[in-house]
Amino acid sequence: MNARLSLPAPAKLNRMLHIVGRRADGYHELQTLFQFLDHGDTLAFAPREDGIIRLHPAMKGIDHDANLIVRAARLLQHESGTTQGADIHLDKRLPLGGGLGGGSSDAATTLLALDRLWSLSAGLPRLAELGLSLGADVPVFIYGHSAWAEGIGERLTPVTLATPWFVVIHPGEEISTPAVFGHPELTRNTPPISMARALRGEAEQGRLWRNDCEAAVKRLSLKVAHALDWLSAFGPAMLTGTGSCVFCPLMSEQQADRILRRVDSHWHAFKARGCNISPLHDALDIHDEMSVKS
Ligand SMILES: C[C@](O)(CO)[C@H](O)COP(=O)(O)OP(=O)(O)OC[C@H]1O[C@@H](n2ccc(N)nc2=O)[C@H](O)[C@@H]1O
Ligand SMILES: Nc1ncnc2c1ncn2[C@@H]1O[C@H](COP(=O)(O)OP(=O)(O)OP(=O)(O)O)[C@@H](O)[C@H]1O
Repeated sequence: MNARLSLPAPAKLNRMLHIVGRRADGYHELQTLFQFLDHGDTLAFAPREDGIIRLHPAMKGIDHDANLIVRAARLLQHESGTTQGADIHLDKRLPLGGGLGGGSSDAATTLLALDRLWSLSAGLPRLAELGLSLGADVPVFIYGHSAWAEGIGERLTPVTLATPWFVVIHPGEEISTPAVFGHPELTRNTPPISMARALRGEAEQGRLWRNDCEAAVKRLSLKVAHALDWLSAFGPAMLTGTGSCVFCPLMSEQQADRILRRVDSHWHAFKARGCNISPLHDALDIHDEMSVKS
């Protein structure tokens, strides 16, 4: 393919995640801190004159038309009325159902890339609004800044977090987000806290920053429970999103390397650096537009 624009679709971590309630439509109200990693998928885009959206290679187990990349592209076509199409190449590195937001990040990269390639200039707030209809995590990838998020993840306030190295382990299991949110033992009534308190990392039940999904996910998956136990020996290991990936912040890259050398060969693990500006925004040279969100 004659690729015209090659862009990253980074992973995210939920550095903490509280479930503070449930909306009338069944969706859970969250408070979470999002941070990006300098590790993720890569997408390449080339415009087509015939309006066709073509994604390759195909992703195993996901129909072409159901892929969030194709859905994002078609949504933008529909909303803008453009007659242009695109060839999209996906280099998939992020595990599915891993809590790293891979599908949402692919969708956000597609919206920003095609907005540029098709010369639409829709603006970040409009793209985030479109993205939200595809998934709760898409807006934070559109705005591209570490953020405190409330609601179902769409009410975002940019924040600056420390940027440690991380080891991330995928314990070889896909966790279904609906299964976690439907679990009878899920904590759904954590009292809301202020953003300032969350940023101070105030101890909650003796632990700094926790994920309310953890207990339910450990029930659903012994593999996740084992990975969490193992990684906890090296620092404050946590689950991201609804799992299945677990991560541990570290002081240095060398420390991450030492842990990676000891990781069970059955697990897929990687190291990455946390970042406050998404690698996607760095690549597109977008600066500080989060403050203009509606
Ligand atoms: C947990 C997070 O990863 C935090 O970053 C996200 O909020 C998950 O968002 P997501 O993957 O985009 O989730 P979706 O695919 O939209 O939701 C799948 C299903 O999980 C449940 N769900 C999801 C998000 C949410 N805040 N409350 C829910 O109850 C709903 O039943 C929904 O139908
Ligand atoms: N391009 C895509 N990449 C990944 N998943 C996709 C894609 N398109 C559709 N999907 C579907 O979306 C589901 C969720 O994918 P994703 O990788 O975002 O999960 P996740 O990392 O658990 O995200 P979250 O943190 O939002 O729960 C997948 O299980 C898959 O069925």
